[in-house]
Amino acid sequence: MPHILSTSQDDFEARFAALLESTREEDADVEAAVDEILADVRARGDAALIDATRRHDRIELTAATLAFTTEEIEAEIARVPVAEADALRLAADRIRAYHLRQLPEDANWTDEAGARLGWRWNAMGAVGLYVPGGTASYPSSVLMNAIPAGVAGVERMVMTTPTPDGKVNPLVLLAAKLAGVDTVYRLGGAQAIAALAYGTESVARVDKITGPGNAYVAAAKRRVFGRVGIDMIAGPSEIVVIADGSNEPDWIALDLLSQAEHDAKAQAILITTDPLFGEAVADAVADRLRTIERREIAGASWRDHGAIITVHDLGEAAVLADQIAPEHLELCVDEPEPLAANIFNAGAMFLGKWTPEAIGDYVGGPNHVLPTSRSARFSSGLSVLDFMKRTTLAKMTPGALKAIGPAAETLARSESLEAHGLSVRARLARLNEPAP
Ligand SMILES: NC(=O)c1ccc[n+]([C@@H]2O[C@H](COP(=O)([O-])OP(=O)(O)OC[C@H]3O[C@@H](n4cnc5c(N)ncnc54)[C@H](O)[C@@H]3O)[C@@H](O)[C@H]2O)c1
Ligand SMILES: N[C@H](CO)Cc1c[nH]c[nH+]1
Ligand SMILES: [Zn+2]
Repeated sequence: MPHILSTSQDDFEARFAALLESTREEDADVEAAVDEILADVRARGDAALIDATRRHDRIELTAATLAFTTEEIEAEIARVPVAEADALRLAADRIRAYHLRQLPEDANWTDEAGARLGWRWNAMGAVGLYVPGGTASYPSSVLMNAIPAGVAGVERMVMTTPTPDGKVNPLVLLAAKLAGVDTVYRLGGAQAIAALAYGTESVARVDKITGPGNAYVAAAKRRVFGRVGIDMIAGPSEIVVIADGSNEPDWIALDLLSQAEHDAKAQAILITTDPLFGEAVADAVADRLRTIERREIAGASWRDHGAIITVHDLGEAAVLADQIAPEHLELCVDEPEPLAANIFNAGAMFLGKWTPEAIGDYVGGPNHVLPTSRSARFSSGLSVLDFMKRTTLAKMTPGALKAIGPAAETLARSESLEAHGLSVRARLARLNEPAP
């Protein structure tokens, strides 16, 4: 049974808080395992990668087979069915078109003091793209990582994905080729993140790691942040659906299960104004859980982290959605726009009953690498900007230095930083010397 809540219950606040905690809690076992793997890769490099991959992905690698060769990639790509390649190209085109609009502009201007000011955007030198692959494979996540990196102009793009039991989905490798990835490593989990962050004999370290993954991947990214950049915490998937009673229970059930089937730690929540509709969705989920292929994973997710919350009105639903700050938010109501305008914490919104979240996972255009664990309160989905940095620019003329330099000297004195003030004073003194 999922959590069944109603805002009419006296103990609603406590039960709602417990629901939020059910996925937010940092798992001590995961943290300990990740710490051990990170330390081992740092100390032993390739040997630790090979050992961890044997343990977790059940394959025997060597330093020479950590990365796919070009011949291996081409041989796998030749096996991709035409319909899959066509669908992937359509997705890639739509994702590229969306992300091209995110390219930022440089700026420069001269202000009233005569100072020339501005900023310039630069692409990152080397990025590591994590593509999950433990219990499902994610060609779509290759595109969602690599296309924005390519649009940004990143110089070196490497990708890492686990190949459990030595198997890879050929579409993953086709997506990597289409999106311009330079190297693909057969590495997953915390060991892949460690290799990208610290570097080993065979894996060169990168400047930033992006991409989604399970709890081990998310914990490892959190740990290496600072040594390298990371995009965000993009862990086990989440969905909140706000639906009134005029929806098809089975459609909403499938939308909830579409995210529950990613991971037993995924979270799917229905918020509805109609208690009878909530019951119908619960029945529809139970029905579908009897037949869908990933029923074990989806069933565990729905049982442990799923919820149906009944509210008095859509205003109340909006407040709860903001508190949950979900990765995905579907608004299955007749007029989704005014409701959307009142919700501020969500990685991605899907407006109206004709927009299942799965469209956003594959072909909508917006990025599907999105913040989880309530981090949509302070972070956003992956974008071109995640692969760029901004450098500010300032150029003084003698006139500009005369106009604003004295204030800098005053502030330097106030901060007791004499050399700062003198560096300005020395130049101003030269400007005040009589011409020879
Ligand atoms: N938030 C997002 O944007 C987003 C997007 C796509 C997918 N996802 C999430 O990505 C995840 C994919 O998970 P997955 O497991 O299929 O693939 P994964 O690649 O994330 O994880 C597989 C790796 O986990 C490691 N691992 C598994 N059990 C371990 C253990 N006991 N100890 C140490 N390491 C262990 C192994 O190294 C394995 O290679 C799901 O949680 C899904 O919801 C999130
Ligand atoms: N829903 C996932 C993000 O949480 C992305 C994805 C990829 N493939 C299917 N779904
Ligand atoms: Zn999905």
